[in-house]
This record gives sequence, structure tokens and C-alpha cells, in this order.
Amino acid sequence: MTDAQQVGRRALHAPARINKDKKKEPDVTQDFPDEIAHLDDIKGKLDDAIKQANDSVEQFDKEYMDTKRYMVEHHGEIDPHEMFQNELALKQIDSRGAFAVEIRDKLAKLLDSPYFARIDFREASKETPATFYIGRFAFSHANELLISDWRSPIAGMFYDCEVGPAGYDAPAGRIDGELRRKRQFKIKNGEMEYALESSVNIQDDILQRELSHTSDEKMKSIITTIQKEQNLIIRNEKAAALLIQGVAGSGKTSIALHRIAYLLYRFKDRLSAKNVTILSPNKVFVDYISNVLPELGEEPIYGMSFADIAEVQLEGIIHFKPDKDPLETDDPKWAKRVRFKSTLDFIKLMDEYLTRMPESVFEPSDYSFGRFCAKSEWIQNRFAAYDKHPVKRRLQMIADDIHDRFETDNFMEEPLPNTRAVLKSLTAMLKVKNTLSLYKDFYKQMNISDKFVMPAKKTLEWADVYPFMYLHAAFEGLQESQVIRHLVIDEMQDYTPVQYAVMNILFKCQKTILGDFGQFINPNHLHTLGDLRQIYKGAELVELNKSYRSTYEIITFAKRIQNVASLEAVERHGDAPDLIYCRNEQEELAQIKGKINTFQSSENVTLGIILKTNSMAKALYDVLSRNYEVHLISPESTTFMNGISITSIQMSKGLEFDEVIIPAANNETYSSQYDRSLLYIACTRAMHRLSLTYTGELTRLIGA
Ligand SMILES: Nc1ncnc2c1ncn2[C@@H]1O[C@H](COP(=O)(O)OP(=O)(O)OP(=O)(O)O)[C@@H](O)[C@H]1O
Repeated sequence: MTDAQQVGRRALHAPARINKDKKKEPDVTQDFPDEIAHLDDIKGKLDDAIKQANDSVEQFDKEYMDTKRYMVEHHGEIDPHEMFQNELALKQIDSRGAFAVEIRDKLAKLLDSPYFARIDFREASKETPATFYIGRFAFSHANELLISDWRSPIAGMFYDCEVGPAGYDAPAGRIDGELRRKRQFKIKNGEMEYALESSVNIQDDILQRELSHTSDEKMKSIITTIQKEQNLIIRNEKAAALLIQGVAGSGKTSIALHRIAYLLYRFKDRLSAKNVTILSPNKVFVDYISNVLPELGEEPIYGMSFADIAEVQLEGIIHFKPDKDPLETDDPKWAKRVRFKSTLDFIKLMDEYLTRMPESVFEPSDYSFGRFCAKSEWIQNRFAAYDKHPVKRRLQMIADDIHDRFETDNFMEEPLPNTRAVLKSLTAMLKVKNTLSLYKDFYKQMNISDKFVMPAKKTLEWADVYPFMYLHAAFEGLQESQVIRHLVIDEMQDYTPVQYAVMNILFKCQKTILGDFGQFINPNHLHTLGDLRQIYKGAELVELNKSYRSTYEIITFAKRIQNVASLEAVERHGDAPDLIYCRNEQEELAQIKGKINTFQSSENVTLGIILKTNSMAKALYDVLSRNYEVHLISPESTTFMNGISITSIQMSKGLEFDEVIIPAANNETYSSQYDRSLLYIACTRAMHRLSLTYTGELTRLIGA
């Protein structure tokens, strides 16, 4: 921070963990008496509003009970019409009551912390500035807007602009002017903890203060400290597909969720939480992020995995095996098959096959019924005309056409075949009857039969599931989603081009796709960010290079493992990572137990013990659970909990812990280039403290 900036700000209550030099702490009441008075005023008005909201909730309750009682007491006497009217009334009271409860709950949350910022903005056309307080939700009282929602256009200036010339895009057009003042507050339990006047964009020390907190059980909202580059992503309304490549801890997941909250607010008339879904790596992660949207006053969104989608699409068509853990599967032929199907070239191969497929599988002949006839050339022409549709749907459309044509010609009212009978005859003209035969044919035609192996009858291995769906889309068609209007794909680097190709068929909607190609988890995936950009040609790509999660020391250490040149740490300091040599495994276990004991007596809330594989995690869990209360996060787990978690690197993706221990950090366990990425992921899960224990030689992946 420059001297000028230092002068431009007055910290009224220096953040506890940051300001280590013991300056006299400023007094909030003395330095900002106007803000204390304003807060009291707002609290009074919120109290009023809460009372009114309570009255209205009680009123709806009473109305509901009265109507219900009336219906019960006059059950035999009420005619069906009146009964229907009463039931309708009940439903309406119920939904209005639920709305009143929602308002009351929002007000109660506001009372705890009504706002976190104030901006004074003078529009160019006006003489005096207007004051806006910015909070989690908007609040109006007696027709006066007292708090603006953080997502409102005007609030955008708080994140984007410094004091001086500023402006924002209002629904009616651009409004320019001057930002005269920017203040930030921390209000907790209705009390002002600190206030800060600032001439710089979001204060670093407030950010640091937020980051230096110990973790919560679930991911939390970051509206008070959203950074300018993050705000740009959150408020991007236009991009049909937004690709966010961000280093570990850069806030990708957090921003994606805030973006959803923003879009739900901005397009409330056409977008609701049920129109949004997030594709994420596992159920623990879905649980971990589940609080963010409710905290922002929105309904939670639905989370699903690629396997969930495949199950829905392939039900009754074919079975499939779950993906194998590449770290625990020693099968080079399988690995080769998986690698082969993980590239953009593989889609190109499928596309090459698909351009010829319709004509090669359908060989029409004349279709006749009595004196009626549809010539093969005519059928062929109709088939070509419907080339935007899957093969089997085309046949359905031709069957309709034939039926219509015969009916038009049928002036003698002779008996005619129904469409189903016509379709049956047309289907008989197909050389391939189902997608499985087609899928096999693809491998045969392309001379790659060795790349397709079925683990059991009518069962695909995981690497074939999405390629199969891709062909199925062209042959029979997939069930495209009409409900989903925004799709979020997290951990984008984990999915192959063909999986994206299928997603694009299923979800023709706006997409936020985020991840980090520096955090590769699957050694058998060969695709790159460049491939993804080829798939999403018109997409906007945003890169985030600043890591907010971990201390400077942890990030500097992680860079010794994987030298991501662009990776930048925030200036938040902590202990240097601890590298602990142990003579043997018993000693290593004793060291881990020592670290657990220290953790238990510290103020930290979460400790992650992260091992390379799921089976290593299970083995350590079996030992430690004899003496400690520990949670195992395995692929079957569904929830994230405070306390001590033992898990694999694969399962730790997307999660974070106050403290992380990485056992077995030796050459034997971590040696390949691929292990580099794994170790990097494990280290960057730590927020405040990191320890690595090892026997033998320390992994050589940790550079100087
Ligand atoms: N502007 C911010 N203000 C406060 N905290 C932030 C900010 N941006 C990110 N964070 C915090 O940084 C941490 C990492 O965020 P998040 O998990 O969204 O990052 P990510 O990029 O998805 O990480 P990874 O890829 O490593 O899983 C979270 O604790 C989040 O709250």
C-alpha cells in the first residue's frame, strides 16, 4: 500500500490477526459517530419491519387454520365447488405465508449484519451525492430504500471503482458520476466491530482478516471482499460459455456460486434455482458448497455428477461400470484405452464416422401398401431433409409423412396402415438395430477394435459411456434438458472432450466452466485447455492467478513442487511448512499423532490428513480411529465435517482445511511428473498450516 493510500484510510478498529504492532486501537464510536447513529436507526427500522413480518406470518397462520377448521367442521355440507375454492384458498395462503416467512428470515439475518459497505455517489447531472448502504439483501422501509442488495447495479461500484470518477450500468442505461466516499464495516450481532474509510479498492487488510479466519464446516459467501477481477466474472451476463482457468485457491468455485446468485437476482423473472445445476466431482463437494446460495438468500441448486447423467440417459439401454481409480489399477491395456478416448482427436474420429453413418445404416427400399407406394428415392430424400435429427427420429418423421401422404391420396377411404406399422417397416430397413451395434461398428470401421472391451454382457466400461452416448445422440437421440438454463461445470480439467460434446447436446444453455489444468487428477487424460477452447470456440476465457486460500509460505512451497509461474500468493503470512523426517513408520505415526494433539489444542477447526490414494487413506483411518475421532472421506462419503478428516488427494479436490498433514511424502510415493500435480493439489488444500512427514528420502519433487 502506498503512503498516499495509507493516509487515505482511517482504520477504526485494526483487524486483530493482522495488526501485530500494538498501535492504540481506534474507537469506532468516537471516529464514526454518524455511522453508529445510522446503525441504531437501521436496527430500529429493522425491528419494526420484523414485527410487521411476524404479524403477517401469524395472520397467515391464523387464516390457514380458520379455513382448515371451517372445511373440517362443514365437511358434509360444502358442495364440491366451494370445497375446490377452499382448497385453492388454502394453497394461496400457504404460499403467501411461506413468502412472509422468507421475508422475516431475511430481515432477521439483516438485523445481525445489515450492511458491510457504504458508498456516496454523485451523478454527473446532480449537485449532491446520494448515500447507499450495501448489504446481503435489499431493505426498504416506508418506501425508502435503506440497504441495496450487493448484486444491484449501483453496488457494483463498490467492487469496481475507487474514489473518483465512477459509473455503473443501470437498467435505463449508463450512469456516470463521481464516487465521493467508500466505507467498509464489520457488523456482527448487530454491533459495529470496525469501520474503515478507504480511498483504495477493497482494503487488503479486510481481505486478509477474512482469509485469516479458521475455516467453517461449509464454504461461505465472500460478498464483503469480492475482488475486482472476480466481480467481472460474477457480473458477466452475456457470455454463452465462460471458461475460468484459475490457480488453486483463486476462488473459482466461490465465484461460480456468487455468479449464480447474481444471475438469479438479475433474471429473477426467467431464472430460478431449479433451472441451474452444478456438475461436480463428488457428493462431499456438493455438501461442502451447499450453504453458499442459501446464505445469499437463494434456494440451493441441484448438484449432480457425470455418472448421474449417464444413469438417467442410459436407463434401459445399457449398463456401465463406475470409473476405476487409476492409482489403484494396474492394467496398462485399460489405461491405453482410456487415454485414447480422452483426446480431441477421438471426437474427430467419431465425427468422421458420424458424417457417413446415417447413409450407411439406412438403405431404404420402396414402401408399399396395397395400391399406395412411397418410392425409395422419395424416402431417401425425406431422410436427407431431416438431417438435423437423430436417425431413428428421422424414421418417425418419415413414417408420419408417409401416413399423411397416403391419407391425402386416399379418396376412396381404403384401409391404411397406421404410423406405427409404417415405422416398423422403415426400421426394418436399418442395417444397424441399436446403438451398441453401431458403437461396435464404429471401432470396426475405424480399425481400432482393440480399443473396445466390454467388461460384461451389455455393460460398458466407464471410458466408453460418453462416447456411446455421443453415438446414441446421433442414432436414437438423448433426452435433452428443457429445465436447465444454466450449467456450472466444476473441475473442468477432469472431463474429456467427448464428455463436453455430450454435455453440449444435453444442455443447450449458458455455461460456467471452471477448473485448473494445473490440478490434473487422472494420469490417463491427455486433453488440454486448448482442446476445451476448441470445443467452446466462442467462449470467454478468464484466468485467475491469485490464490486466496493459503498463506504466502504455503503457496511459495507449493510453487517449489509445481512451478506455476503465474501463481501469486496474497500477503498473508504464517508458519513455513514443516518437513518432518522419520526413521521408520512407527515414528511417522507418532509424529502424525503429535500434530493431531497440537491441532486439538489450537483454535483451528479442520485438519485434513491427505494421502495419495483412497486405500492409503483407509489404512491410516483404521489405525487412527482407534484413538481419535476422525472422519474418513471416501468416494462413498456424502458429507464434509469439522474436525479431523482423513482422505485421498482425489477426494480432497475442491476442499480446504485450516491445517493439512501429508504423510508418506517420500520418493517412493511421489516420484513421477503426474505425482507432482497430486502433491501440489494436496499442499494447496491448506489454509494456515502444512506439514509433510516422510520416511526414507524426501520426494525429489520438492525443488529448491
Ligand atoms: N475475494 C475473496 N474474499 C475472501 N475469500 C476469498 C475470496 N476469494 C476466494 N476466497 C477464499 O479462498 C478460498 C478458496 O476459494 P475456492 O475454493 O472457491 O477456490 P478454487 O479456485 O475453487 O480452489 P481449488 O481449485 O484449489 O479447489 C475459499 O476459502 C474462499 O472463501
